[in-house]
Amino acid sequence: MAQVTIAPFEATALDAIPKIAGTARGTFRTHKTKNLAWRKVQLRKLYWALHDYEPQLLAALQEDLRKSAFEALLSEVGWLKKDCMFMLDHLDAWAKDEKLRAPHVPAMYSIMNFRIRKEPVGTVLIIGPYNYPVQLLLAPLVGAIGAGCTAVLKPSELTPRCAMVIKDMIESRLDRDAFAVVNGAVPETNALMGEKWDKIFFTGSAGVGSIIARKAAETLTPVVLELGGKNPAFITKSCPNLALAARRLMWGKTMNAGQICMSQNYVLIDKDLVETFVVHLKQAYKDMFPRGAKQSPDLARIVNLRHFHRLKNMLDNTRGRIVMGGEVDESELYIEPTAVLVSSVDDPMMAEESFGPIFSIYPVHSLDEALNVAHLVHRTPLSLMAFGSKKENERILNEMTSGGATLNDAYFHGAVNTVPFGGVGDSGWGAYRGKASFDCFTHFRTVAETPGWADPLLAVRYMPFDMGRLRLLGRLTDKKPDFDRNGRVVKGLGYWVALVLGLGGKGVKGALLRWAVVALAHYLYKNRVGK
Ligand SMILES: NC(=O)C1=CN([C@@H]2O[C@H](COP(=O)(O)OP(=O)(O)OC[C@H]3O[C@@H](n4cnc5c(N)ncnc54)[C@H](O)[C@@H]3O)[C@@H](O)[C@H]2O)C=CC1
Ligand SMILES: CC1=C(/C=C/C(C)=C/C=C/C(C)=C/C=C/C=C(C)/C=C/C=C(C)/C=C/C=C(\C)C(=O)O)C(C)(C)CCC1
Repeated sequence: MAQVTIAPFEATALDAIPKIAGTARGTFRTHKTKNLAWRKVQLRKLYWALHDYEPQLLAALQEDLRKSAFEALLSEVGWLKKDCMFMLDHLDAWAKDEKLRAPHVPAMYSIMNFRIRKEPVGTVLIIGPYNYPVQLLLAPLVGAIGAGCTAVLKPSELTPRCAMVIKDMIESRLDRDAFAVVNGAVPETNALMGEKWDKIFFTGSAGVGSIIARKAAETLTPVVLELGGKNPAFITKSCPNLALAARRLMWGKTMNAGQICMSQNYVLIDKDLVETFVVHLKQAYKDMFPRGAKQSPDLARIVNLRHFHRLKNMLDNTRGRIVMGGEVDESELYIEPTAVLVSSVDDPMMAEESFGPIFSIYPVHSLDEALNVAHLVHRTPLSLMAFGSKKENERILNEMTSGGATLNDAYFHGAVNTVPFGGVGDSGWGAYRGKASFDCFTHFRTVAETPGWADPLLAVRYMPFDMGRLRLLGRLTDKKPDFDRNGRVVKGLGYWVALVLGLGGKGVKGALLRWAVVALAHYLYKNRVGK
C-alpha cells in the first residue's frame, strides 16, 4: 500500500460550529445550489476526489478498522464513485418538474397546470457511524448534492483517520461555502444539534438516534434515521441448499468483521438441520480462512476496546454453547467468527445487537415457532433473510416485516447501491440510495396555476354559496360507489352494459381488442376463399 500521511485527529472548535452552519445556510440562500450545472460540477469533483484520495482513504480504513483494500474498494470508495456516476446519469430526469395529469388531477382541474417542482430541502446535517465511515457519511451527501442542498458532515470520531481524510478531501475539493466537515464526538454533535437544519440524516445506534430525534423535534426538524436491528435468518426444513446457506451467512458475518447493521444477529433453524448446518458453517470458515481467521488479511478488526468488550461480554455471558470459533484477543481487537447454539430468547446472544462477527443459532420445531421467536426478539428489524421453499419464504415475508429482506442469501438487498435502503419502525425512518437519495433531500412541492379566463367555470366556490350549484357539480363530477355498505362490490346496470358492449373485455383496451378480433373474423368470413 502506498505510504501516506494522515493528520492526527483534531476536533473542530466548538465556537467555530455556529459559523460553519451559518455559512452553509447562507450559501443555500444564494440559490446557487439550485443550479443543475453547479450540482453536477460538485458531483464530478466528488468523484475525482474519491479517485485521487483513494490511497489515503484505504490507509485510513486499514488503520481504523483494519479493513482490507478489497473491502474498502468494494463497499466504500468504489461504491461512492458508482453513487456519483448514477446520480450524474439520472439527475436531469429526476430534477425535472413532473406534470400532474389524470387520474392524479381530476379532469375538471386539468386546465390548472398542476405540477410537482423538485426543490432542495435546504441545509442538511449528516451524522455518520464508524463501521462504514466513508460510505455511510458520503452516500447521503451524494443525495444532498444531487437534490441541491448544502451540507455539514459529522464523521464518527471512532474512526479518526477516516474522519481527518474526509475533512481534508471534502473541504479542499468541493465548494467550501456549501459543504463542510465538523469533527468531534458528543460535544461537537450537541453543538451542531443546537443549530437550525432543514433536515438531519443520522446513521448510528437506536439509542443515539432517539436523542437526535428528540432534539430535532424541538424545532420540528425532519430526521432520517438509519439505525440498527436484531436481524433474523430463517432456515427451514425445505432449505434448497444448506451448505450454500451456511456459506452465505458466514460471508454476512465476516465482511467488515460483521460490523454491519443488516447482517444476521441470529439464525432460526429447524432443529433437525442444526448439526449439518454447523458442519457446513465450519467448512465455509475453512474455505474462507484456510490459515485461520486471525492470520487472514481479509478479516477486519473490532473498532475499539469498548466494542471489543461489548462483544466479549456477550460471549462470556451466554448460556449457550459455542459451536464454531470463540477465540478473542484483546491486544489485536480480534474476535473470531463465532456461532453459539442457544435455547432462550433472553440469552444475551439473542437479546443484544451483535454488530460483530458473532451470531446465535436457535433451533425451532416449526416455522410457526420461528416466526413467534422473531417477533419476540425484534418486531421491526432492519433486515431479514430467509432460506426456505418459495412458499415458506413468501410466508415469512408476509408475516414478519423488516427494513429490507433477502431470500436465499445474506443481506444482498443492501449490497447494491442503486436500490432504496432503510429501516422500518424502530430500525429506521426514511430511505436513501439511488433515486431514493435524491428524493430524501428533495421537497416535492405541488404547484397549481389557474388561468384568469377559467374564472366563470370555477365561480361556484365564491360566496354567496349556492347549494344547488354544488349539487349539480357533484352530479357531474362525483364518482358513484360500486360497493355497498358491507364493502361488497355491486355490479349495477353500468357494469353489465359495459360487459356486453366490451364483449367481456376489461377496460377500454380489452374491449377494443375484442372488437378488433370480431371485426377481423367477420372480414375473413366475408372474404373467405372459395365462397
Ligand atoms: N441502518 C444503517 O444504515 C446503519 C446502522 N448502524 C448502527 O449504528 C450502530 C453502530 O454505529 P456507531 O457509530 O457506534 O453509532 P453511534 O450511535 O454510537 O454513533 C453515531 C454518531 O452519533 C454520534 N454520537 C454518539 N453519541 C452521541 C450522543 N450522545 N449525542 C449526539 N451524538 C452522538 C457519534 O459521534 C457518531 O457520529 C449500530 O447500532 C448499528 O446497527 C450502523 C451502520 C449502518
Ligand atoms: C451476472 C453477470 C456478470 C457477473 C457478475 C458478478 C460476478 C457479480 C458479483 C457481485 C458480487 C459478489 C458483489 C458483492 C458485493 C458486495 C457488496 C458491495 C457489499 C456491500 C456492503 C455494504 C454496502 C455494507 C453496508 C453496510 C451498511 C449499510 C450497514 O452497516 O448497515 C458479468 C460477468 C458482469 C456479466 C453479466 C452478467
